[in-house]
Amino acid sequence: MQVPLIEIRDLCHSYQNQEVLHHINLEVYHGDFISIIGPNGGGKTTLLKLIIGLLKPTRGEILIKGQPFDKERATIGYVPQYINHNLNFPATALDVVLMGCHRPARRFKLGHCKKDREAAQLSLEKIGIENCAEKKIRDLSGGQRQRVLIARALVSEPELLVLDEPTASIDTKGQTDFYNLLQELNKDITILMVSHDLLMISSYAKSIACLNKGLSYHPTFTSFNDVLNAFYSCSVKNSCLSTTLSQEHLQIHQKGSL
Ligand SMILES: Nc1ncnc2c1ncn2[C@@H]1O[C@H](COP(=O)(O)OP(=O)(O)OP(=O)(O)O)[C@@H](O)[C@H]1O
Repeated sequence: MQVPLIEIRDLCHSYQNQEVLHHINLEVYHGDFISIIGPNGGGKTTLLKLIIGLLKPTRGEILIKGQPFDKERATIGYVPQYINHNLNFPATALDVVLMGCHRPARRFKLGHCKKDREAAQLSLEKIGIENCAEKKIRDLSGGQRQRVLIARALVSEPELLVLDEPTASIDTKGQTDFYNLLQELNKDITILMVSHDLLMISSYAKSIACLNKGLSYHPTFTSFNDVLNAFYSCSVKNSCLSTTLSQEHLQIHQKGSL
């Protein structure tokens, strides 16, 4: 039987006695492309932070390949939610990608070795923006900057890529390119992604986890209608629907034209 890459067992999490995640169970297998959706404040970022080890659960556990978190480490690449980068910081795209190189032996040494530089260059090539390597981050478009963050996450050759609303700052065309890129990466890497874009999710993700303090998992769907039906039968449907679907999408769905 295949051991899950990540297994979340009966996980609860509270901030200052305020519970934000309630008895969460989820198994993530190699090759999965799971999209987590839910309302603002539903606990999505908190769940990702628990998975990458930035937070410790108040209750329950997270197993990595069947082992407790502190015994086993899956390499995880993390692309955080869009934040207003300090664009005055004089870093190039290559500098940013190099920040993702983890070599414990070099932890206290300044600068990066040739191997790191080659890995960073390769990571930029994989994402298709090697021509931006020497450009300052401030001179890149929103989509290119987002790709740089993915290249940074990929440079440590992760088994799991965790992304928190990665397309929030990208236009529609850029988003399609971005999701195509994720689909290509998913041939080798497991993906767990928070997104609010149901249409894109229905085209690219393989399964959906609906999170609003509690989690409802929908392992398969074949169309946008299936995605909607999953939400109609989901215990957190109301809040999910109100944040992820525009009125226009709902009208289209009700007319049955999708
Ligand atoms: N460090 C913290 N201390 C106290 N409360 C926090 C902290 N971080 C998050 N919270 C609270 O936990 C709840 C869940 O927050 P979280 O950021 O995980 O939600 P989210 O689903 O990612 O939201 P969004 O879609 O708006 O990004 C919110 O009510 C938030 O205010």
